[in-house]
Amino acid sequence: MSDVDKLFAEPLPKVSDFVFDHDVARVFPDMIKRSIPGYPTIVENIGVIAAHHAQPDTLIYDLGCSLGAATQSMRRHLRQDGCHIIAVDNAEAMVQRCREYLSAQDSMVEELVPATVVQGDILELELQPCSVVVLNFTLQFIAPELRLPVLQRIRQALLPGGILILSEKYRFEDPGTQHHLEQVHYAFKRANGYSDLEIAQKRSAIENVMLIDTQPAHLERLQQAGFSLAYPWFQCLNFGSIVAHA
Ligand SMILES: Nc1ncnc2c1ncn2[C@@H]1O[C@H](C[S@+](CC[C@H]([NH3+])C(=O)[O-])CC(=O)[O-])[C@@H](O)[C@H]1O
Ligand SMILES: O=C(O)C(=O)Cc1ccccc1
Repeated sequence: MSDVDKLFAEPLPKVSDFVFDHDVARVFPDMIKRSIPGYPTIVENIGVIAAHHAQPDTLIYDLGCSLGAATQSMRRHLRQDGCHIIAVDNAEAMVQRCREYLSAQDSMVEELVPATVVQGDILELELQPCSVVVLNFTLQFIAPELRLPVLQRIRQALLPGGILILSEKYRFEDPGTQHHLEQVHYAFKRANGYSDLEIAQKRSAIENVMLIDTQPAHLERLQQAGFSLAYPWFQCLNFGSIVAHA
């Protein structure tokens, strides 16, 4: 169902800004696993953390779901009655394939929590009351000035006891830390079979569309948005994940 990522393998006359189109959707599982250190651990534990905090008869949102990896993980772990997952992405190519992946999961496992895939922009989406929200590497694609309003809307929609799971690529204020973790991230990519050319071209493609924050900036913004508690639960190199409580 998915292919090996060779999107940046040949020299490109001009590297365009990264978009979530059909070419990306086709290679996405391979691309994300070979690009984000700790991704499989994060995805699996999103299921564990969501299952720990989900409340019976409530909604759960997976915002910027791509192919629904976090949704599938939550469906493997959730045992509460009456939960319903709404997985949202604005990229048509992702939404189409996400529906296929979730149908395949339905045909293999009985009595999974229902999941609905919606094509929509999380900047415009009206969030209903919910107990868990997942932003797994999605906020980094939202314009920086719109990040606080998005978090405020999520905070407003969360029920008492509700949580947000926020995973992001981090930047580091300290130049030495930034340099070393970035270089080791490239070494991780090389170890996963990407060439220096692929690494360089992918870097150009994402530099204008993925503006990353420091972990302290995320924790500060979550507090500003009204979350009562926020703590990192995982970090691997320059990628990490935070749980924030309503
Ligand atoms: N405004 C927006 N509204 C809706 N979706 C958006 C928006 N902006 C970007 N997206 C979507 O956010 C996703 C980010 S990928 C998430 C991985 C997934 N969570 C995973 O658990 O595998 C992360 C990555 O590629 O690094 C893409 O599918 C975009 O279309
Ligand atoms: O590839 C990278 O360097 C990243 O930062 C992660 C990523 C993964 C998939 C799409 C865009 C960015």
